[in-house]
Amino acid sequence: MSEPMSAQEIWDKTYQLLLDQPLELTPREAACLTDISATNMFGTMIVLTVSNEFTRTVIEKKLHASLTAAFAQVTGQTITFVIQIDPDVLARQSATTTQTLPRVSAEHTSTSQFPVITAQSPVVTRDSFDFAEEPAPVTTTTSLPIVEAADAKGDMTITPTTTMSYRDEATHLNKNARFDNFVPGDSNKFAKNIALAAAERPGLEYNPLFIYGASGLGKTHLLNAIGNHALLMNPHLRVRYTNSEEMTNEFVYALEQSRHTNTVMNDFNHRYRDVDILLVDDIQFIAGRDATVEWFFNTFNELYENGKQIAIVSDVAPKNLKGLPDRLISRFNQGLPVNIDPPAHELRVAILRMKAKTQHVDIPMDVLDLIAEKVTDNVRELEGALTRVVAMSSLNNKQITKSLAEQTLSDYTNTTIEITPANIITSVANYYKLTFDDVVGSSRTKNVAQARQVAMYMSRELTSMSLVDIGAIFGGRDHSTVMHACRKIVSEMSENMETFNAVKELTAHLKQNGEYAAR
Ligand SMILES: Nc1ncnc2c1ncn2[C@@H]1O[C@H](COP(=O)(O)OP(=O)(O)OP(=O)(O)O)[C@@H](O)[C@H]1O
Repeated sequence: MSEPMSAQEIWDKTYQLLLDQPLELTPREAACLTDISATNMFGTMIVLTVSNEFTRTVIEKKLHASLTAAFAQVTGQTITFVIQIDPDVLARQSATTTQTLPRVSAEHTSTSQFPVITAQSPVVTRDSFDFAEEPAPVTTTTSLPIVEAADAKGDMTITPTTTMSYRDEATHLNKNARFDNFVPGDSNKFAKNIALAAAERPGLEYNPLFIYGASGLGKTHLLNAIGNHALLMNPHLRVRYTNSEEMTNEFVYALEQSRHTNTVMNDFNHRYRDVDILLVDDIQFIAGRDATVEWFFNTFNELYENGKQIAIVSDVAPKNLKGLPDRLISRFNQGLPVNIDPPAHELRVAILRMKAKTQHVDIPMDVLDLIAEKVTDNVRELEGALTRVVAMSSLNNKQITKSLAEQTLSDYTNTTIEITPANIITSVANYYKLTFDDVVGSSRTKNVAQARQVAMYMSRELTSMSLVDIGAIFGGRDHSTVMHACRKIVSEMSENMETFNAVKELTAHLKQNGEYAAR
């Protein structure tokens, strides 16, 4: 009998097959193929190891079907694959980070058993921020080499005057995303009420609860509010918030470790299965990650059968989720799918009024009306527009008036152009006369660091990506680095005309043309 092929042998053959196929890849994407190695095989599942997040995204988004077919051709069976970022690369990043951060004290570092990238990236040190009172970032006890922690976007109002939220160490909840600071209106009232009922009576009538809707409408906020409220009612409950990215990373890591010991996989299962409430954000992103889907299906069933509450968020209704098996979709439909629609004008004004109050700024009604007219579809962008107006007033030491707001938001157009982080990075590179690689790279030159922070801030403002995902795109940086970059740029926009103009001009070009062209 012939020896079964090793993971690397399978990959080598698959790689050769792929080279012979007409793949629709840009040269940069095609180069990613050389960054893949196969490090392990578990039955019919192969572990692919890559050195960065970009390669992983290319595999998932562009190569999934071709890879699956090529694996089948090479092995004669259906092979599923999981992708991990090389733990050595992450450990090296972690070491560099720690060395350059003498001020990060022991209490800020993770107690995790994993090699975690702590606190800051090598590029931005705490000293470079003028937030003397800034709270120490909380790191998690369950972190991974791949992501330290995902942010809960529900309360990420990026302003210098509000307290940026950090995830709770034990539950990963964003403590600041609550029902009492979620402004209800016709478009979200039903979802809010059902979420509140699920928080008050977990595991009963609304299980699973499935919340869906477009980007920036408050889904993550509600998901976190469920956990926070349930804990308020019963502090003994075991609650866990996660998102697809984090869950997948933890799963892949646990799987890798199971070569040496079962402890990591047991701990991982324990974290997700021994809970009373499991909150999963952005479930659409596990599509195509077959092994993770299988694991999640089993976890879902176990929790459901034991009467535990599950709440799930997605950008589309269960029936429109692509790349997930019907048996999982029918489970999602067992409970109650609820939709959040874009807010009407009155709700947008009410949200703006609440956000202005939180920032202790007085904004006349006609200005709130104007902002609400300019930004119609996304509450995150609504917050961004408000930030811009407040920054303009502070920069020029002028009162906030309708004409000041008009001037500030003159370039603000609702656009159908999809803005991606790649567009943002290319545009920022063009604006600052740098290269794409400079912006995502590790140079600490002042100009490069400034461009990188602007690009991170804009990725946060103009895309629906979480801090973790943005950090991953910017060379595998930690989520707290992204958060600090966002805070710094928001603060600078109120003090420095150059930064204000850079953000304004870049945003206008991206919204109108999808990119800022090189001059
Ligand atoms: N009704 C609301 N009241 C107060 N704040 C809101 C409301 N809706 C959204 N927000 C705020 O808007 C921002 C974006 O919301 P959130 O991140 O929850 O959106 P999302 O639907 O999860 O977006 P995505 O799909 O892009 O992840 C957050 O700061 C959130 O607190």
